[in-house]
Formats: sequence, structure tokens, C-alpha cells
Amino acid sequence: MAAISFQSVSKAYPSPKSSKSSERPGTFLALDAVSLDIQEGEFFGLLGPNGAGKTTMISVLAGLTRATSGRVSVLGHDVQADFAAARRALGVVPQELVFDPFFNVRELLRIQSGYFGVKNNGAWIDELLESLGLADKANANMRQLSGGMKRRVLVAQALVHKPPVIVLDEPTAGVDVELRQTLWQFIAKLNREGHTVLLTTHYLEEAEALCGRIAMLKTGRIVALDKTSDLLKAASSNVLRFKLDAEMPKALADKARITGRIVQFPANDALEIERYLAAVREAGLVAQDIEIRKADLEDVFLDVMTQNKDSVHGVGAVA
Ligand SMILES: Nc1ncnc2c1ncn2[C@@H]1O[C@H](COP(=O)(O)OP(=O)(O)OP(=O)(O)O)[C@@H](O)[C@H]1O
Repeated sequence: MAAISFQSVSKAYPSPKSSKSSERPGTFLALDAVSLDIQEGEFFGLLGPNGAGKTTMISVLAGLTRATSGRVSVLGHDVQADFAAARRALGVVPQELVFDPFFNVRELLRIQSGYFGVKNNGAWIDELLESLGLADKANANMRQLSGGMKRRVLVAQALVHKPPVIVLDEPTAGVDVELRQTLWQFIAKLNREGHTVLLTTHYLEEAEALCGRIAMLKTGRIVALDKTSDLLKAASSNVLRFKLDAEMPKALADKARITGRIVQFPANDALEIERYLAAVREAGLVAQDIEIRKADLEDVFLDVMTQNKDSVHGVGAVA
């Protein structure tokens, strides 16, 4: 049974910015017939640029927003028809820092346990506080916590009822390296113990390190879906990277990814690398700090997002 299943799910928001011709006037199609099955025990990454529809998918999954059409279920429980069971199976860490300012951390976790009908949860709450580096903040009022600490509490809140399916919506946005490491160690441990994890993040190196499979979303559609290793295999094998203090001719610049002084060219082999370097030399430019690195998930992501092809990498593949 799939841990999470989206079957042809569309979501149209009422909006004055309606765009595509297929849409009803006065609506904006944030999700366009999305189908996706995530199997039990997977660590799955959902990637996409701002506004792609990731949070909308999570809101539909958590029953916070109703899909316009299609079906969504968690461990076989339909999120509309069987809301209570679907919600109980889910632990959602939201993107926004929403919290009740009147309680301390432990009180908040006890209240959340009560919300899910979990009694005598003290030992698990202690483990959560310890594992998320919150033990010394257990009696601190939420208002007294820093942004990173509040995010840890949101994670603890989501996990308080030991949900089999954990959904993290950009959990590491704006948090320090230490919390990221603590958080990922803990989530990876839960995943090894059998919990399914769905993660959205803009930190592609995190997704590459953690996720077994990845879906990429663009303007409400899935444009890539595959094992992380297969997505990486399909990319150009190498990237030529160097620094340049002057502008390149347009024909050359169009083939490159340029970030300030850093220029990067996807290149399959030594011949292609040599051709790019020769073209730079012929343009009278001097490349500095030249290096060749393996293509990573960021290269794949940028490739996929800039392609306007209808063909979709790996879509239809199953775990
Ligand atoms: N309540 C709403 N009413 C109207 N439009 C909305 C609403 N919520 C989201 N949208 C629009 O739907 C699209 C998808 O938004 P969503 O928040 O799901 O994207 P996202 O992939 O999570 O983006 P980000 O990476 O910025 O968090 C965006 O164009 C957004 O403006």
C-alpha cells in the first residue's frame, strides 16, 4: 500500500491572475493533474522553484486545503472521506513558524499529544526534546525562543503522536548548520525505523544526500520523477567551472550558467571541456581557478527547470 497517494489531483485557487487558456476564468491552477505514489518506508524529495505548488500539495495532503479534483490518501485513508485516520497517520512540519505564545515547550507538546488522543506520552516527549536539542528549553515559553528553536519545536509537535508518515515543508529554511545536522540525523533514524518521509527543500545538496527518490514540480506539474541516483546518471557527467572577470560573447554565455564571476558549463567529456576553454581563449578572455566537478542535483534541477520539452524524465517510474 502506498504511504501517500495523489491521483490526478488538481487545485484551482480563486484568483484575478488566471493565466492558462485551459483554466476557468477567475481561477489559478496551482496543481494540474498531479499523480504520485510514495511507498511505505521511502525518503522522498519534492523539489520545485517558488510557486511550483509544493506547499499546496502538502496542504491538500494534510486536509488544510481541498483539492478541486482528484483523490489523495495516506496509508489508504482518503483525506476527505476518512480525514481523522488520514490526519493521525501524518506528522506535518509546516513551513511557517506558527505557534501558541502562551505555553512553554513541554506544555505545548502535551497539548498536542492530547489533540491526537495520546496519553502517558512523557517518555516520547523527553526523547523528542533530547533528540532535537530542546531538553534545556523544555520549560521556556515559546516567546522566549529563537527562530531556529521554534522550528525545532514545530518538528517535535509534528512527531508527538509518532506518525508513520512524516511531512517536512522546508524544515531547514533559515536554520543553522548544527540544527540541520541534528534534525537530519533524527529524521534519518526514524526513516530507518520504517517511517515514510516526504521532504520539500530548496537545499538541493540535502535532498541529494537524503532522498531515495525525487519528484520535481514546475507550475503545478510533475516534470521529473525518478530515483535520485538515476536522475544524477541522466545529467551531463561533468561540469567545467572557472572564474572570469569579463563578459563572454553571447553565443558562449547562452550555454553557460553564470553566477557573478563564476561560469559553469555542463560537459560530457574532455573534448567538450577543451572546446569551451578554447572558445574562451579565442574570445581574448582568461579563465581563472579552472576546475572540473561531477554534476550534482542542482545541475539536474536547473536542466529540468529550463527545459521546455513535454517529455518528462522518469515520470511513470515506480519505486
Ligand atoms: N490561497 C491561495 N490563493 C491563491 N493563490 C494561491 C494560494 N496559495 C498559493 N497560491 C498560488 O499557488 C501557486 C503555488 O503556491 P505554493 O505555495 O504551493 O508553491 P511552493 O512550491 O510551495 O512555493 P515556495 O517554494 O515559494 O514555498 C503560487 O502561484 C501561489 O501564488
